[in-house]
Amino acid sequence: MRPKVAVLFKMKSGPLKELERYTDVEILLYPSVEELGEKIAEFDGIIVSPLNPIPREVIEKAERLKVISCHSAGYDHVDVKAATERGIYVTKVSGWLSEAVAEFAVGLMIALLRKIPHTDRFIRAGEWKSHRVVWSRFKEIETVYGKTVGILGMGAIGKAIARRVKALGTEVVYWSRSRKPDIEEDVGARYLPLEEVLQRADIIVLALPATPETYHIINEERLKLMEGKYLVNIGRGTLVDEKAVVRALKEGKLKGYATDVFEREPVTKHELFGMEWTTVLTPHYAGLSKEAMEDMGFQAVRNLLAVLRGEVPKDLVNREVLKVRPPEEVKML
Ligand SMILES: O=C(O)C(=O)CO
Repeated sequence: MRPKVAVLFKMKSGPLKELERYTDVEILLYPSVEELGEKIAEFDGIIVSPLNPIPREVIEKAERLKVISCHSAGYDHVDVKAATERGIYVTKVSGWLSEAVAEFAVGLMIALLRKIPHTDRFIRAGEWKSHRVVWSRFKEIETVYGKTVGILGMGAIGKAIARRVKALGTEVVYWSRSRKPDIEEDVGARYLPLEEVLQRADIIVLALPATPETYHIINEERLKLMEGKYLVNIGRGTLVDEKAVVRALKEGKLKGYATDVFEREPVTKHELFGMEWTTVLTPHYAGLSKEAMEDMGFQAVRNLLAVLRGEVPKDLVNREVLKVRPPEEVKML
């Protein structure tokens, strides 16, 4: 019997065709938790985007499910603990996506320090009446060149950011769950305790996954160590206590905040919206590029098929699942 697989978002046609070669595919576009709960027992695998929450209540009804393949680097929308308990493999993607997100992080950093969105608004508002007005209005602009960049999280995305900012003429310091000798050798990145990274760096970049341990990792206390610094977030909104960030910006302690992610998404109203001078805000699309989406689709399909073939997929999130249900027990292909 061919495995039955559901795709819960609009995946690119190339990867979809590849998936259809080996499985019977149903497209269920962005089902509610209730709708998915009613259907989930039919599937051997699902491919999900970050906009598809997969909570415990869905996983508990997933009688046949063997794999949840995330079409993203983040997997906080999936209850991984519940999946592991049921022997369901959870996978993520990296590759092109990491490069796309890292490139975006650098874009945000440059936009924030060089005030590019601000000057764009300025010129469109017809305010460029003289060069003098430009020089006086934007005289506080700073370069990224010459700064120390502190990266929190040195996974694939953190490393891709480190390589890029090094090329911009910065020093790189980092904190991560474990030391990464490869990036230390490649770009001379220095590993430091978290608090020291916050103190040493001029620009702090958040490239961590959202987990219970990283929730509000940038809080009131830590913001006190970041006076006069810039913060860039391409990880997840929950990495920062947004209320504390707003306060630090209002009090002129934090110099600027550029973020692609928010504690609640999507968002149509936020205190940060009114803080035009000190923030750059984008709608969680750092990974969104034509090339990355295609590559992510193929990776997500490969990961899903690997599990159904009884192999250990490259980007397995929950390695503990191997003890709960070994690969040969999920093999269908
Ligand atoms: O892949 C992810 O998790 C992203 O959020 C990309 O921006």
